[in-house]
Amino acid sequence: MHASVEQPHGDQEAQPLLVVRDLQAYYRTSHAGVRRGIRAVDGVSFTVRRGEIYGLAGESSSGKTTLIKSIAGAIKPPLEIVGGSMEFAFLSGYGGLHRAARAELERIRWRHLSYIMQGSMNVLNPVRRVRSSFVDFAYPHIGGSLKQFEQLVVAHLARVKLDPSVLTAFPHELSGGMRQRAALALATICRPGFIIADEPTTALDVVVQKEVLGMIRGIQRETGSSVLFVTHDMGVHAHITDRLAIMYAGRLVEEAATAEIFRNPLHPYTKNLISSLPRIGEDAPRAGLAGAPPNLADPPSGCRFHPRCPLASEICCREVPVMREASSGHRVACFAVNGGDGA
Ligand SMILES: Nc1ncnc2c1ncn2[C@@H]1O[C@H](COP(=O)(O)OP(=O)(O)OP(=O)(O)O)[C@@H](O)[C@H]1O
Repeated sequence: MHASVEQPHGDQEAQPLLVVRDLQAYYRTSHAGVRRGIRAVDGVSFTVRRGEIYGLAGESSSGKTTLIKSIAGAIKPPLEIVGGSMEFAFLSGYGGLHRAARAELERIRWRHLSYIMQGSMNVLNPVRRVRSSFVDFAYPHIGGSLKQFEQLVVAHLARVKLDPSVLTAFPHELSGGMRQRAALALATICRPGFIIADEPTTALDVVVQKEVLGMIRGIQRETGSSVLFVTHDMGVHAHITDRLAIMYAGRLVEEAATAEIFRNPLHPYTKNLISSLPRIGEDAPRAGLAGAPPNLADPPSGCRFHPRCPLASEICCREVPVMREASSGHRVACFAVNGGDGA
């Protein structure tokens, strides 16, 4: 197969940066001779536009990590891509990074696609000084003399309010917030078109979290990158994302502009997520949803939310609701909202 790495230009500006179509990613496991498929991502479709922060929310085990592993091409057994495609504007023709050759991936990573993860130790090599991570990952893409490169790194570190001295430090010598800012600088120095942010501020205290979110937003605006921002924390989504998708048990149930989701949630699951957020001045915790998320090795028939849904009717047990536009730019997969057969 032949694919090409493309630079955004001219009429490509209007194109989406990532189109995910009907993605199915399953874990194939075998226990005591019994083979099972855990349907962690099952029929997910969405588009990330150029220059937006697209949020993905959902409780633990809803499939968020599996979805970003699939998009990043980080597929290892027992995870398998069973169906669908993930098309990046900068790599056309493959249907997913998992199909790209190693050399192609090396050219793409950091330059076109980078990551900010929870606990930046994953990215910053713990046994080498911070400078080495910049030289290893970013220098091959930026080139020039090492002196010029270091000047660029120092200028970029200043954007995230870090002193050049962090370059000579080992990651463990930095505070959690400093490490996460160094990881942010590393992820953005090559001005990649696409950044995957996976719970990047979850381990930080509230003040540092706000500061790092502000920096992510500031650099993203400056570089025009698209960000896929994954967290279970709805407060963080409210703070930083432009559009937001809600995931439940391996499927998307709702997607809209973030402000619209908070103002006018339509899916019963989203309504519950939002109504259970703590409000300023309230002492008592709000009631959560009864029941537990389903076992994805044997998910419920029809709508996977139906066993917990206050609005469930007979059709919800039988048929899978598809994502439909309820109003402009607001998609929801629910028979109670879309009516009848979900059409
Ligand atoms: N290596 C694995 N082998 C088998 N099943 C797995 C594996 N990793 C994840 N799963 C299962 O896949 C489903 C989705 O998990 P995933 O980690 O993608 O969810 P998540 O939304 O990212 O959760 P969290 O927020 O807790 O990380 C879960 O049922 C989980 O148990």
